[in-house]
Amino acid sequence: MTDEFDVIVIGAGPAGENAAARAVRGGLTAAIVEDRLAGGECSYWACIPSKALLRPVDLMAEVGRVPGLSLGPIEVSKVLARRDEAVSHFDDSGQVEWIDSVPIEFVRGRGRLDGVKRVRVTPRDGGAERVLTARHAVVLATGSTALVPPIPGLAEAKPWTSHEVTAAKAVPERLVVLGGGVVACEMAQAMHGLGARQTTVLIRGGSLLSKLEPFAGELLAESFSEAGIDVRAHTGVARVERPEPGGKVTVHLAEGPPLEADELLVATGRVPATADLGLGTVGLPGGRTVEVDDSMRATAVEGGWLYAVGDVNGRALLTHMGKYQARACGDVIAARAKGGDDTLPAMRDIADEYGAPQVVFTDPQICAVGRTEAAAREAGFPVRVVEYDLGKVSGAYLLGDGYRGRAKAVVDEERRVLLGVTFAGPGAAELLHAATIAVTAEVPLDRLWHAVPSFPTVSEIWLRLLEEYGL
Ligand SMILES: Cc1cc2nc3c(=O)[nH]c(=O)nc-3n(C[C@H](O)[C@H](O)[C@H](O)COP(=O)(O)OP(=O)(O)OC[C@H]3O[C@@H](n4cnc5c(N)ncnc54)[C@H](O)[C@@H]3O)c2cc1C
Ligand SMILES: NC(=O)c1ccc[n+]([C@@H]2O[C@H](COP(=O)([O-])OP(=O)(O)OC[C@H]3O[C@@H](n4cnc5c(N)ncnc54)[C@H](O)[C@@H]3O)[C@@H](O)[C@H]2O)c1
Repeated sequence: MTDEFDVIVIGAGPAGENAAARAVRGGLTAAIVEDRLAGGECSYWACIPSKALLRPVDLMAEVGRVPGLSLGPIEVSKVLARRDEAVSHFDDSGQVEWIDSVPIEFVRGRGRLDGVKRVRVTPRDGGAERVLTARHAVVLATGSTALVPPIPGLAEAKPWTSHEVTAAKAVPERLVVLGGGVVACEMAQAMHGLGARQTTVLIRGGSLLSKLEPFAGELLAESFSEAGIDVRAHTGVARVERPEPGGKVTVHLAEGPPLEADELLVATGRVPATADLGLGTVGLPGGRTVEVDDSMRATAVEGGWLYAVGDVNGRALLTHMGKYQARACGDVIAARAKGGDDTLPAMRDIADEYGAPQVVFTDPQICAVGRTEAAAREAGFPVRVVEYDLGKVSGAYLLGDGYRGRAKAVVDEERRVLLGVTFAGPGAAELLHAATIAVTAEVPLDRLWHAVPSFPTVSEIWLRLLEEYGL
């Protein structure tokens, strides 16, 4: 078995798999090193299980808005069983089969850089180490791990992170969630909808989803409040106590009485998985994101042989963006290896600069692409903003009684193109790609006017936004 490949990828998550596959498509040989399960965080402990847990909760909310329909209580054991199916019962043989079929050499074990173009692989089972060498490139695609802030007693309490909550075997009666970002919001709603009797979300700032347009967090907070989820803003945690492993946990707040819960979920962001990656052997600091240029090449490493895609480069912590970066990366590596044209537009990450599209799968769904108003103003664009009540669009009204939602478009007044769009509302996720096209392709508003939305769809929001703008 040869231990030399054109390209070696460390990490077989969605980004790593795509980078390797594109390099092979470009005529190179590739090996991919994976410590745990091929498919990565996304397939087993993130996107897939979280959405499997949210789907019945979302459906219940949808059905509840249409008079004449009713659903019985959710059978949680069946939901968890379906989630288990969705994560293939933590068996990655299907993914490995696909990797073999590309063909990419699959190497199970922990990969660490071992100097220029060398990767040392340590198998988990204590088997012999293997040193792989790359003729052209090494791609880091090791993703990220949950950040547990240094709150006294927190780490010792062994709280849930995204790993444990997405793999939950049962729903805790009383759940405290620390953080107000995407993981916190999605998982608080999933657990509450699946039967948590008391769900409390502690946010240190003033709002949920604070990186998005303010109305998105406000609408979500209203929905949480109606569902009985207790959101506490400006709430700091002083210390955490859990005398018995897995037993009751007491969360002492900076102010006010402590909270007692059966489980504590920490959802306070991510750290890049670079701490134990041998970065020091190539002169890079460990534990930080790997800075890359728009062809995904590490900027601080000489020789241009090291690349980083997905969460590990910190550009956009989203599966679709990691895969997009990986396609560019695999293609550009193949072009550079073969002396081909490495400047084609598809070989560059341009989308991250516009602002990555993202859907938060809560009820209401929150979808955004491009810049928020605040970000656009800060970047110095001549901004004009238009907003519209999504519930007033006929298509939305027909989806269910009491439909509540909102849309906001951020316009570059000089060029008359969209800089960003945000929708919040049930079923809004499918509206997002139209916005992504409009923002990324910089479709002039006067041309967008001629993209006539069908009646009665929620997409008529486009017509309303453009009318608000003055067209
Ligand atoms: C709860 C949750 C829900 C999410 N939902 C969504 C969603 O709905 N949509 C979306 O777009 N994004 C979602 N995300 C974000 C998404 O999961 C990540 O952006 C995505 O997984 C990043 O892909 P990646 O390939 O960069 O890394 P990962 O998926 O983390 O894969 C990295 C792989 O590298 C392996 N690895 C790490 N270090 C080594 C090493 N030294 N040697 C060998 N292997 C190694 C790991 O075992 C892992 O398999 C969610 C995240 C969380 C936490
Ligand atoms: N549907 C999706 O696309 C989806 C779902 C889940 C996660 N993700 C991705 O995963 C990434 C990570 O999600 P996340 O929710 O962990 O991070 P996040 O950055 O979205 O949110 C982190 C939250 O924790 C808070 N926080 C940070 N440190 C804290 C501290 N010490 N004490 C209290 N609060 C603190 C922040 O204020 C913020 O509210 C996101 O950036 C997102 O891109 C995407």
